[in-house]
Parts: sequence; C-alpha cells; structure tokens
Amino acid sequence: MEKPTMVGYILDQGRALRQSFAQRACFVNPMVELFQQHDIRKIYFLGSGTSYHASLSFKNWFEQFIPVEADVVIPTVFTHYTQINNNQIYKPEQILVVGISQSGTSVSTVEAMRKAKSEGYLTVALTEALSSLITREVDVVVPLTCGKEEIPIETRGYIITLLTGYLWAVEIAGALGRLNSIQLQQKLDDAQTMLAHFDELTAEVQLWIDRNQPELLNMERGHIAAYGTHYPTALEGVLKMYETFHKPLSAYELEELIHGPQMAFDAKTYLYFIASNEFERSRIPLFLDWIKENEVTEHVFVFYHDQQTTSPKDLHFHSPIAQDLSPLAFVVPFQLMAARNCEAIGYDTSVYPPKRRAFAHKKMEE
Ligand SMILES: O=P(O)(O)OC[C@H]1O[C@](O)(CO)[C@@H](O)[C@@H]1O
Repeated sequence: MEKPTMVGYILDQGRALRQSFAQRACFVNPMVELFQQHDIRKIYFLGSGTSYHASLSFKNWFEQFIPVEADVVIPTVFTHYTQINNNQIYKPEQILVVGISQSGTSVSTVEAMRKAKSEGYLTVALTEALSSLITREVDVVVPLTCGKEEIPIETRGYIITLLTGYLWAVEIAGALGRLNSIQLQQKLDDAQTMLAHFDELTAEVQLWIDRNQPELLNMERGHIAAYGTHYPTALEGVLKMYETFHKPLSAYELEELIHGPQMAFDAKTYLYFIASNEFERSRIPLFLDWIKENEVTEHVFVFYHDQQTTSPKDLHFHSPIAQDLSPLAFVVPFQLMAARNCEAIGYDTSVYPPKRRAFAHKKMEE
C-alpha cells in the first residue's frame, strides 16, 4: 500500500487473513499451552472499541467449544467495579484475564491488566505492538498478526483479531479433546476455504455499494439490527460508520427494535438487517413485512447468507462462508460502506480530526 488508507486496509484483509492462518502457530500455541498447564474455568476478555466488539465474539466461541465461563468487560469497569470470583467458586489460578489492544496503548486496558496481575490471576495480552505498554503488565504476550495500521481507524485489525479468537477456541478444544482430530480439521478446512475466497466476498460488497451508493450517502440516521453471534457485528458496524461518516446509528438486537425504538422510525430512518443463519433468521421476513405494511421507510438493506435476493438494495453473499466465521463476513459491508462513503464526500479517514486531542491511548514515553 503506497499511502495507508482505510479502503486499502479493507482490501488487504483477505491477504492478511490467509497469512495469519498460515502462521497461526505463533498465536495459537501460547494459548493452547496455557490451557494445558492450567485448569482454566473462567475467562475475562477486556478491550475497548473494536477490541471490545471482538471480545464479544471471543466469548461466544470460547463458550461454544471449551468448558469455560467467559465474560466480556469494559476495561474501566473491570478495574473499578468487577468483583472477580465474587462467589469464590474458582481458585485464582483457574481464572484467566485476556486484554486485547491492537495498539497496546489503550490506557484503560493497560490499567485493567495491571489490576488482574496484581491480584494474582493469569494474564494474557493480545496485541500487535509487542513492546507496548500492555506487554509490561501481563504474564504472556500473544502476537496479533494484523500488521500495524497506520491510520486511526481499525479494520484489518478487527478481522484478524476475530480470526485469532476463533482459532484459539477451536485449537484449545482440540488440545483438550473437546473436538476430535477430524472435527478440528473440518473446522480448519472450512476456515481456509472461506479465507481463500475472502477477496471475492469483498468484491461482492463493493458491487452492492456501487448499486446503492447515492442512497447510502444520503443517510442521516440509522440502525443496524442483528441477533445471536452478530450483535457484536452490529456494534462494530455502528462504530465504523460513526467514527468515519459521522452520522448517528445504533445497534439493536433484532427483537429489541420493536420494544420502543420503532416508534421513532420515519421515512428518513435507514435500517440495515444482518440476516445471518441463526435461530432468529425466520423472523427477518416478519420484520420486513411489518416495515412494508406500516410504510415505515423505504431505506431498508438486508445482508443474507442463504437467500438469492431480488432487491438490488440487498446483498447476498455467494462466496463460501464458514458458519462459525460469519462475523468476519458480515462486518465487511459496514467497513467498506463507511470507507467508500467518506471517499465520496471527501472526508479523509486516514488522519485524526483536526484540533482534537485524544487521551484514550498512552505512548511508552508519556
Ligand atoms: O485495540 P486498541 O488499540 O486498544 O484500540 C481500541 C479502540 O481505541 C481506538 O483506537 C480509539 O481510541 C479505536 O479505534 C479502537 O477501537
């Protein structure tokens, strides 16, 4: 990439995913060893922004594949309010605290890890910056193999963090005998197939944007509705769109849309539905019918994995998507829409807003 840009990082995600998958031993082995050496029963995943959203997916995968209880906590909350092991059912060495910070410099995550280690719990940092502040506060540092993103917006890092969490979960499950070797190999093969086609998947998203960009650019406010393992995708979609395109959106668990928010919808409301193949998938047509019958808004966009769509406003992924890894796919429309919208209005996402001092991150020398 000649000049680092948000679009450039998004278009590079396929390559980065395939490279990370190929070199997965460097980030999988340290976690597998921890689980082999310790009887870990409880995990806290901590992170802010993008790293918080990735943590929510980690919880889903860990609880799906490994006999552990997983919690995701915002780092400041963890430092000041969380009562770790409140009911004393675990021994301290059965509790693992994982801090995720791509930059390694998020002040609140660094402080939370300091608390966890000082109170005697096992600690891991997942970070791209192997000499950053967070690395000083933990027992084990695991590399996040996304490469440095030289702009304020994290996209490639999010996708690689997700892949890392998934591979941790299935490889630990394999090592603990929760997945047999055939099952594990199947998971890895499915992942590899999806990653081999990731550039095509991104191209499908680009075509959807090309079809709809004038309308997408006119959004003044919107909501992303999702369910199951995609509620974190909706949160990340909101963050990507808001920190770049600067128009307010919110994320709702699908059913929660009708518990109040819908009363505020009008013809200007934009609705994006993530119709992932999970339990609630059958509810999507019901919501779409309701929007039509009540003439709520025309600005409705649906992302499908399973349906041959007819509306040009919808996106149907044809590329192979491993069911477990669908969060890697469904976030791309929001990443690329945010980046392309900004390109179209001439907003430069590669630099921080002018005259804005940020204090969420702290450099080594500060
Ligand atoms: O993963 P990191 O580097 O701790 O960053 C967390 C969050 O902080 C930000 O850099 C903003 O301060 C976000 O872009 C990011 O999601």
